[in-house]
Amino acid sequence: MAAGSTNSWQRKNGFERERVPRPFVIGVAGGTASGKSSVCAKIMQQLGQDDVDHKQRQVVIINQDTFYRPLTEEENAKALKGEFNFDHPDAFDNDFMVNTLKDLVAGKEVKLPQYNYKTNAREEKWHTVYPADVVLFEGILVFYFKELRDMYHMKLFVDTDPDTRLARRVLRDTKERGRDIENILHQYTTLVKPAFEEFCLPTKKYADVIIPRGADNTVAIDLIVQHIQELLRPSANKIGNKRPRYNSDSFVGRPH
Ligand SMILES: Nc1ncnc2c1ncn2[C@@H]1O[C@H](COP(=O)(O)OP(=O)(O)O)[C@@H](O)[C@H]1O
Ligand SMILES: O=c1ccn([C@@H]2O[C@H](COP(=O)(O)O)[C@@H](O)[C@H]2O)c(=O)[nH]1
Repeated sequence: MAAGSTNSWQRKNGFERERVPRPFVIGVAGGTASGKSSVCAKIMQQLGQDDVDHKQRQVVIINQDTFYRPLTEEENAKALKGEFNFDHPDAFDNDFMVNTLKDLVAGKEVKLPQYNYKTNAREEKWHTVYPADVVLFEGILVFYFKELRDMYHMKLFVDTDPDTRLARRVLRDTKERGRDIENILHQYTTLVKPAFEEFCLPTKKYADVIIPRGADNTVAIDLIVQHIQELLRPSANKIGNKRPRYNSDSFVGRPH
């Protein structure tokens, strides 16, 4: 049998040989402060991409927070009191989010704003994200929208205990997001927690891999990194400075 082809048993059992898609898109979901960004940063670092210039990067991380829609004056006044629901699917600019991912999948560069959690708004200055071989798209509701879900080739759910997440959120939001404790706890108990239970937690069922304890789970992260490296072989065992080529012969077809 020629390399890369399938025999009748494989075809009957769903083991069609697939080409590794380019880019390989990974959705990373999980509750607030579960460690999504930290997990993505570790994956990026272990793939040796940290020191690579942005234009040459083979792995890019996109944060769903980038796609919060602009607020009206009235909504902004609520946001400042911790009374705007940033954890509801309607808080996002869905078209912008879907089109951005479609463009990245099509190998196009995209322009993205920086989100400012202190002003609850996008910054004026936008930056360019260049086409990459692996796109990590992380956020609380990245599995919620079917149109997005259908674009992922791998789905990871970062599963960290809620008490730990709240403790980390309090520390992070006071230090980095300009909030006071009263505001954080009010927002968390009235909006964040109920929305997590209604919109985020039910999407865990879509995950291919659930990562308990987030970035502390070095075993899970090592396995995921190994899998990505395997997909990107054989030009290099590890992603180095050279852009790898996908090789369909090195890809093991899967039954779904
Ligand atoms: N394993 C960990 N131990 C201690 N602090 C952590 C750990 N993982 C993440 N954090 C901290 O918790 C906060 C939230 O983590 P982050 O990765 O940004 O989560 P998410 O992207 O899910 O909101 C950050 O301040 C981060 O530094
Ligand atoms: O202006 C904003 C925008 C978002 N939030 C909160 O952020 C989290 C999502 O970010 P994580 O990094 O995943 O924690 C979400 O729970 C929103 O409540 C905000 O408070 N203000």
